[in-house]
Amino acid sequence: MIGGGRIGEALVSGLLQSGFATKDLVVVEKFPARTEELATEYSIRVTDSIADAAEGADVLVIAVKPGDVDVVLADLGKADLDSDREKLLMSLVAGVPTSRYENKLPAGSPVVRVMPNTPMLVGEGASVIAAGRHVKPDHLALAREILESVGTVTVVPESQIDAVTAVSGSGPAYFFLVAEAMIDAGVALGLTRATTTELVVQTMTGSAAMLARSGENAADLRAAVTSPGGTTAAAIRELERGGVRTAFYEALAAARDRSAALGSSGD
Ligand SMILES: NC(=O)C1=CN([C@@H]2O[C@H](COP(=O)(O)OP(=O)(O)OC[C@H]3O[C@@H](n4cnc5c(N)ncnc54)[C@H](OP(=O)(O)O)[C@@H]3O)[C@@H](O)[C@H]2O)C=CC1
Ligand SMILES: O=C(O)[C@@H]1CCC=N1
Repeated sequence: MIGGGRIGEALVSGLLQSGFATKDLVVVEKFPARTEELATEYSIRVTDSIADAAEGADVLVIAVKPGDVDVVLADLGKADLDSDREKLLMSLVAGVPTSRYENKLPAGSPVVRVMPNTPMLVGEGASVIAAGRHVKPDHLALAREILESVGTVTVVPESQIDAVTAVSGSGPAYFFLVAEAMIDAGVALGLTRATTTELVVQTMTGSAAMLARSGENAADLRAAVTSPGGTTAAAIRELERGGVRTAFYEALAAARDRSAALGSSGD
């Protein structure tokens, strides 16, 4: 795992919780305080040397920010790696296309682009994978096996990954924002923060479970809560007046465009 930040830690933590052995994971992290933190928390080997971690690895997971990818690729290029041992590279980096890795790695290197999300920290991630040019079914199966230990896995063509990033990659932030706003609104109505937080969390959990398990779509489930002339209709009218639906169209388009821009500039 190259990059022990938030998403790198989420995958490491999820993998260990799902039964991966600590000896099978090595993290490369360049920030010393973070190195110490990860090694203590997870009892895994954390090093600042890409060459050290990559030697002997079957899978390299890149979890650095888009702007750091070229440095990582340069370090991998300099490392004297065992060329007989094929390594699958899995990139969790937003925006950066598989071709960017393929152009810098030895010819024929298999690269899988992944868009994960942070709920994998609790085994409920939604990961989407797209195959690079040299990926064979066995490589895709290995990427799937690793990611399925921390949630669901969906395969798409790489042309859809920017849109997927807008939906599920950034998606948890939208739900946390809604939760935050509902909690503040409940407090404004006079409820304690503890009570309103408990109610919001359980309402989100219960609603997501209904959506996942009832077989009904979101529009029908919403209609079932909306009694004629009732409280929900009054609330929905205000949300529509606030432009919430349009805001989501615009927000997801902005995220999709930003993902594409990160791929070309990395900044
Ligand atoms: N957070 C999320 O929900 C999601 C993130 N992603 C993607 O995951 C990637 C990481 O994001 P996130 O975890 O949030 O970012 P963070 O900044 O939390 O983590 C990146 C980590 O990588 C370290 N790093 C940078 N360069 C190197 C290097 N050369 N060698 C080793 N470690 C290095 C950074 O150290 P330092 O801080 O010292 O630079 C930092 O600790 C991004 O590309 C993002 O697009 C994808 C889906 C969801
Ligand atoms: O905000 C970002 O750029 C990353 C990618 C998806 C979620 N977090």
